[in-house]
Amino acid sequence: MDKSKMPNVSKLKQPTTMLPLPKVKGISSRVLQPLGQNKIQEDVGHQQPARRMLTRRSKSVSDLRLLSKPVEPFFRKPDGASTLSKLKQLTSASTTDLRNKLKKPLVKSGLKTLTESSRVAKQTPAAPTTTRTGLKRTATNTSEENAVIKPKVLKPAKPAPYDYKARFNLLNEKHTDLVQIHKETKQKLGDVEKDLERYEALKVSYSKLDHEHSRLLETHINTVDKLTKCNIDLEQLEKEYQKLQNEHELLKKEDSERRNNISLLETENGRLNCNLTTLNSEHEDLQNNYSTLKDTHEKLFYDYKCLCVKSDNLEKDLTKANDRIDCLQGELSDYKKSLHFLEELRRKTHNEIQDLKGTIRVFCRVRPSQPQENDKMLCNITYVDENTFEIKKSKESVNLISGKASDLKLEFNFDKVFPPEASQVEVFEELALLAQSALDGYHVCVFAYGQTGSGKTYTMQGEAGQRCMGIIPRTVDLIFRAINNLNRTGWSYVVEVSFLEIYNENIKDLLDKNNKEHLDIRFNDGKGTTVTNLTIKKVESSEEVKQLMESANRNRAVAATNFNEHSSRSHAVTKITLTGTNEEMQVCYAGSLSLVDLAGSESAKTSTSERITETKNINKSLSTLGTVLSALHNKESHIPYRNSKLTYLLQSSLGGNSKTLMFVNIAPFEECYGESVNALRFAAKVKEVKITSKKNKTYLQRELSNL
Ligand SMILES: Nc1ncnc2c1ncn2[C@@H]1O[C@H](COP(=O)(O)OP(=O)(O)OP(=O)(O)O)[C@@H](O)[C@H]1O
Repeated sequence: MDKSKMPNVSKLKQPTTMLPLPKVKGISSRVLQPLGQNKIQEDVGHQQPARRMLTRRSKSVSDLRLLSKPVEPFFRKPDGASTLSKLKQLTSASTTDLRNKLKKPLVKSGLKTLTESSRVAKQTPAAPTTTRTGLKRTATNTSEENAVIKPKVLKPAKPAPYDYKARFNLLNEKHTDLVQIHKETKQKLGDVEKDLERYEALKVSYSKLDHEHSRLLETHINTVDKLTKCNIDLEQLEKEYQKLQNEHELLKKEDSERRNNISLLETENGRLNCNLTTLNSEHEDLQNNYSTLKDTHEKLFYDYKCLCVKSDNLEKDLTKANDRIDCLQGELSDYKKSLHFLEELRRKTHNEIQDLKGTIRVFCRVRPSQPQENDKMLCNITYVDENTFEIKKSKESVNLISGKASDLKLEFNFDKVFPPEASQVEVFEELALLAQSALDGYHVCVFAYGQTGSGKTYTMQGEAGQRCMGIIPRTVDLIFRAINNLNRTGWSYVVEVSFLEIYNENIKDLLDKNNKEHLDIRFNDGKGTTVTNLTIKKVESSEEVKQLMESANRNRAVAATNFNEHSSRSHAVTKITLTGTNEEMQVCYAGSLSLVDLAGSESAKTSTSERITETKNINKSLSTLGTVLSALHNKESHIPYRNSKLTYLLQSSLGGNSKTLMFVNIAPFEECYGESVNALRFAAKVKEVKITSKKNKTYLQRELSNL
């Protein structure tokens, strides 16, 4: 028999008490689990994804087919194999021993027994064994096994051939040994026979088990088929499961959205509950209000009905009242006409009074001595009445100069004489009437004449503080107050101002800081006197004019190296132009106020050589002023206005339709006596001038027939 074709028992799988199911790839553990095969589940590899297992399903089925092959019986385990080999060893050993012993001369009786027993022993192990595969084998065909069992025999010393006794004894001993061996072998043979019986019995059991195994295998194949079907079902189930899982995911999402919506709705519900509570309380309030309002409504409805009755009555009254209003409006219109007539009459009367007072009026103002001037000697001035005053040198002064007492007393009569204690307010009261004339369309010219330090600037501009405010700011205030009143009776006025100075016969614009432009005087019969390039500002309030005045004073100061000296040597002219229009009456008045702070009127002999040119120019302009006024008084054909810038500038304010007021300012000191007398004499001359003035009135469209 070919040994290589024999199955290697040791390589066969170790059978267990229960046949394990083979590892089947591709079968889901979930399918196998119900079959109670936990071990299979582990072997299949639970970490493999189910999908991967399913793809290998066909391969698994072929694995299952392998199960149909016969499996080695369970008793072919190492224990069984060793038992068999032991049996073989025993039989072969005993056989070998017997053969060895039989090679020697033995007792014939014993030899026969040995031959039988060896034959029995030979037959028993040599009996061919059949495996499931049909391979036959014997236990005697291996020399290795004989070598293992061979016993060690001590060879005794060989007796001499003639020594029969010794040889007999030796044979006897051998016989005894062989008998012993025979006994042992017999006993062992008995054991072997028992083993053989057991073996036969096991063989029967094996064939039964084999049969059972085939039956189980069939069952197993059927089970695998079922399993395959189950697998297909499982695939479908898994697909469905996947589908359901997707649906479950969707439902989960929907559920979470629904939960979110629920929480939002709960929040909203909470808010709405709050709102509801608020609304409920508001509703209650509103209901209360409603009932209150209902009551009020009922009352008001009742009142309304009463009022309707009253309204009917009132409507009747209203119709009557409207008729009455129409009548009154007619009367009002008549009254307005009368008012305008009266206004005109007032203006006419006012200006006739002014004219009666003189178109050129002269006021004399004597300034008080200042505390720092206490050491100066004062003239003896007597204020006879409000128009007259007398001036003479003091006795002490006369005595000092000539050593004789002098009775020279000079009396001057003016339109008004203001003593040192006269306030700015008192002085302005007289002037206020002239300012009204300017609003009525007359040209008014006010100038202050007198030597340096006599109080001209104080009279014209004044000093800081309400009490010390001079003529110019007070006139401005008065004009704007009057304009506000006139606005109510339909008059609207445009007020414009300009500031200039004449120094050394040069004109300077005091509102032009840089004074770049060349200024020149022009006379036009229609427009009167104008100055080219002069800044003329339209103003809306007295504050605006005062600000411009301050700016002009600053510009005057900046240009001069010594402001006080400069201001004494220049003429400062402030001109306010007033244009009033009454649309209703279709009348326009154009008047102006020229307020002039003249330069000091010192004579040339009191001036230093440096000042001679200045003084000449000043005196020339002042004497021209006198000449012009005299020519106007004498109604001469030629009035020399153009002989000086001052008279040329004041041409329209002096002649024709103007009202002129001259302040002659006097310093009360003895040292100023001569200059004071000169100034007073000049003023007295001016006082004599009589000029007929006419107002600048124009009719816008039609001449008022009733005036
Ligand atoms: N009526 C007055 N009451 C009180 N102080 C006066 C009065 N008049 C003038 N003064 C004071 O006299 C001083 C000289 O007056 P002011 O400067 O007005 O003279 P002026 O004639 O303008 O001189 P100038 O020609 O140099 O400008 C000033 O200090 C002023 O405060």
